Amino acid sequence: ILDVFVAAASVVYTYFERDDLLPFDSKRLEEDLGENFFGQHIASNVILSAVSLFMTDSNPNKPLVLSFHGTSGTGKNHAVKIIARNVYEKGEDSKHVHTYITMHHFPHKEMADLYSAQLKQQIHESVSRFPRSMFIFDEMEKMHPQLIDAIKPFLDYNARVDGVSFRKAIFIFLSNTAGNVIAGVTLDYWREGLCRENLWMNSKELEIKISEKIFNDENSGFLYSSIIDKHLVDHYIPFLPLELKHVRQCVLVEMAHLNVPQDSDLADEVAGNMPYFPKEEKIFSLKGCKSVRQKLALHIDSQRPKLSS
Ligand SMILES: Nc1ncnc2c1ncn2[C@@H]1O[C@H](COP(=O)(O)OP(=O)(O)OP(=O)(O)O)[C@@H](O)[C@H]1O
Repeated sequence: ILDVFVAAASVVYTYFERDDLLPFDSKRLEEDLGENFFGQHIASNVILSAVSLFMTDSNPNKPLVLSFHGTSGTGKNHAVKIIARNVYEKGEDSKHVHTYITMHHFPHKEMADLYSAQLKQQIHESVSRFPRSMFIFDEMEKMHPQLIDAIKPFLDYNARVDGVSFRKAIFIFLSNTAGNVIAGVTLDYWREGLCRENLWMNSKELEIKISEKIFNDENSGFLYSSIIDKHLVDHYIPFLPLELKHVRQCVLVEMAHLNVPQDSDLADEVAGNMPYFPKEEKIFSLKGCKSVRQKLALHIDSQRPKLSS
């Protein structure tokens, strides 16, 4: 009877373990990144290999921990969506994807004790129910160090807390920390006439500059947290500032979303009307691809014949 019970429990466990998980296909992730993620060759490569290695390892020795860095609108949340839709059937709407936005979920510094306790409990419960859970922390730079430290035990090698193993979970941190450093290096590269696609983590000491900024930025919660000293983040991933040609690609995608025919001239116009920096050369989009949909909708609306009052 015990054997039957154990077998039944294992079937039920396997069912819940699989529930909502897609069979992982690195080719599909590669195509998705190639078709929908613009101007981010470094992030694309690191995400593809890190997620593929992790998802195909039946016994990882630690959870996957990624930290995305870049200025606003460069695609950090967008990349999370792409990862989620390649892991779960319901993508980011899966009940196993848990997103925390610092200023929304943890707005009061003085309540850090309570938030830490709740967060630990939520992570513990979610992973004990479903080991392949995903946790996204947005606005990481604003997160109280005490909260960052609360997550730490879950990120460690062979992490096991109260009998639950966290080795199959995915943690992704999003922040603007080092965004300006990344933009500066990309601009230097452009000014030297070098091809953007040849910029890699080891070019121009990009990786060193990013880590120095993350480790020393007084405004970053990371500075005061021991996640860094313990090397628990697997990859710090730079998101480069986007150029006009990438914004143009975003406009074309939004045309499809809004069900309007693809119009190359309109794409040029909308992309060209976004603000760019630096002031003299105007190379990189100040807001990345953020608010492209709204700008496009405005353009379309302004072309419609107006009702006379
Ligand atoms: N590299 C990109 N490739 C394709 N689309 C992009 C890219 N970057 C941004 N977008 C589009 O712009 C929208 C806004 O970008 P997203 O929210 O991912 O930026 P973010 O880097 O997370 O910004 P923030 O730091 O302000 O949160 C996305 O939903 C997506 O439609």
